[in-house]
Amino acid sequence: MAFFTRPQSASAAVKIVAPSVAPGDSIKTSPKKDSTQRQCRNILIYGSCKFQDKGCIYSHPSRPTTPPSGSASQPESPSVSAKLSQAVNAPVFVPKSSPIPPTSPPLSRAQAQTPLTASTLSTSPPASDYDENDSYDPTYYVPSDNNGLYNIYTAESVVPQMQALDVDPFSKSYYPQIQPEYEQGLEYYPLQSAFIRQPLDYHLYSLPPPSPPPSHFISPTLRTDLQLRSEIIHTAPAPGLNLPDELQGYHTLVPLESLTGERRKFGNWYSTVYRATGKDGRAYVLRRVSDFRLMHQAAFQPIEQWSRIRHPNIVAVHEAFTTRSFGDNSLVVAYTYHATAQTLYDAHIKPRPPAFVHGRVQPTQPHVPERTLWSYIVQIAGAMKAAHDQGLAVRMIDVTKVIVTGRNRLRISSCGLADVLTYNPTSPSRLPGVPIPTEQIQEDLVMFGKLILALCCNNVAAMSNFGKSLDVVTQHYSADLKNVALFCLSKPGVHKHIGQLFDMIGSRLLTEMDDLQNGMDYLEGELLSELENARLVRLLAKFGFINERPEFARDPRWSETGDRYIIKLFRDYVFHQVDERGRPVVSLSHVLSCLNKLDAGTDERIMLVSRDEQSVLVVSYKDVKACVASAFAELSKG
Ligand SMILES: Nc1ncnc2c1ncn2[C@@H]1O[C@H](COP(=O)(O)OP(=O)(O)OP(=O)(O)O)[C@@H](O)[C@H]1O
Repeated sequence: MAFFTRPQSASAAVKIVAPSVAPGDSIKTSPKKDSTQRQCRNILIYGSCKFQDKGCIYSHPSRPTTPPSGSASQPESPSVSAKLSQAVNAPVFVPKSSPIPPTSPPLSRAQAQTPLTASTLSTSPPASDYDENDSYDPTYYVPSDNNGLYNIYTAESVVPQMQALDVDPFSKSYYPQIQPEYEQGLEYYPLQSAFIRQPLDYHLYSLPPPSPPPSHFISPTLRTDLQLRSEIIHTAPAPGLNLPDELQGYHTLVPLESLTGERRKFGNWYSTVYRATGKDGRAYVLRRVSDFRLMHQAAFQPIEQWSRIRHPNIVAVHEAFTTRSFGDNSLVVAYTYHATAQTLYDAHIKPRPPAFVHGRVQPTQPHVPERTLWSYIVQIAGAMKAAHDQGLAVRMIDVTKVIVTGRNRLRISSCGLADVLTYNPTSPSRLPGVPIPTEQIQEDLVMFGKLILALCCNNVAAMSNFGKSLDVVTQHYSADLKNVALFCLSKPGVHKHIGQLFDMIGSRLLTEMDDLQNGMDYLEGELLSELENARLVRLLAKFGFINERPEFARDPRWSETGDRYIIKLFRDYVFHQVDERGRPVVSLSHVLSCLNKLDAGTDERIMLVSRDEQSVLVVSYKDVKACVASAFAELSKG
């Protein structure tokens, strides 16, 4: 089989060209003929080939001078004229389940066909196997009734069948409000010509809503970002790292930072971050503090408190434990892993090699846009408020400990770790709801102020030259932003708390909310279009159910006949095409395009060719869809 272009004829009639050669005919037994001997397909379909004298390489037998006569079902000879006469008299193909009656050809012409009786059908066993040379038998489409026309379902037969099609639990139990509407609809429309809406409403194709305005939180490369994330989760550890195979159920450790070179201290300790796979198969971050000896089990109490906090701007804390698996006394705290995360330092401050843009040297790190900074401020302030309300100080508001986990999405990482490391058994234990000491609130606010300043100046040491840093802020950012930084860094006071900051940034919160909602609308739209993927999987599953069922192999009512034959040829059309050199065409876009059209049931027609190339069917996607629906309904009826 090869690619064939869609017939250009404007006629809506769908014709079947019946095989006109007797078994054993040389044409039939040599499907792979030399192209010069092979009859031009245009002759078969249209009766003529407009390229006959313009280089068409196929054979063009001379036309008969007189119109062919005699019964089309009894070809005089395997000649072209007989084939043409058959094509003229070919009945209109109407899928069994199609509710639309054929309008052509006229009855008299159809009657010229020799109608086959049911007994005739049963005496011509279909090919039990789907072999290379199996031929299409048009008689299977011709029932004993209906004057030789194809047996379309009458109104009486369609209704019960359509109702029986209702194999989906969703249609009734999940959408009780839709079902009466559907049934009511049947009363209004005359069935013989009406479009019958299938009760399986999940077949409906709905376009996603129009795109909302671009959101500050939605990456323009969302799809590739997500793919990258899922890929990164599965990266394998480099060999020779000499890491423990397993600790506390976590395995497959991969360091997330360099284990050599200059390392910053985490207080008095060195910390290392690993990605690991947990017992539940999910990825986690293990932050290990080397050479730490836990003196009091009660030091883990803040971890328990932190593990109860679920906030969109705080990396979730799972558990903490000590281990000797690294060959020392290590403290390990497990957090949720956010693939492709990077610290604020890496994203905005880390020096980069100078870049030339339009012949000019660009600053190594451009200033963070004010909109982005406000968003960061709102998010970090939200996380701080959540922690403070739970009686916990964050103590980790630092550009190296706040990570960017998505487009402008921040999360404070390493929460709880400082509490364990600096645990003091003499200090009063903190319980949820119990206010935290004022000095810790002030500490958090000052850390926050330093972080804002560092981001404004792209410099971690911005505080060391406070005056100059303030000038940079004044130069590049609004007075409101500067006031927020100053509020955080100003003299601590008993009544100074993070809630006051929200009073200062009121209108910025609204911008943030609008952006979040736009982002949600966008994601819902994306989700809706992803739902449509399931339609194609459902279609593929139906093909799998229908095609070449071994238990029906010898059943003339089922196997390779009728609607199923169309489906089989369609399957070949979608998946088994070959190019001019006979090589398989593996084109996913062809498959997707065909399946989408099939699911939508478009009027576009395609030409299906049997494997022996002796039969050609011109059908619309709508017809094939009806065939699939009826064959599947028959199957699911049991
Ligand atoms: N929860 C997390 N999910 C994914 N990656 C994380 C997570 N927490 C931290 N990381 C990543 O681990 C790496 C190391 O984190 P770390 O906090 O040690 O930063 P750092 O810049 O190396 O700081 P330090 O020098 O203090 O160790 C960073 O690239 C960070 O993005």
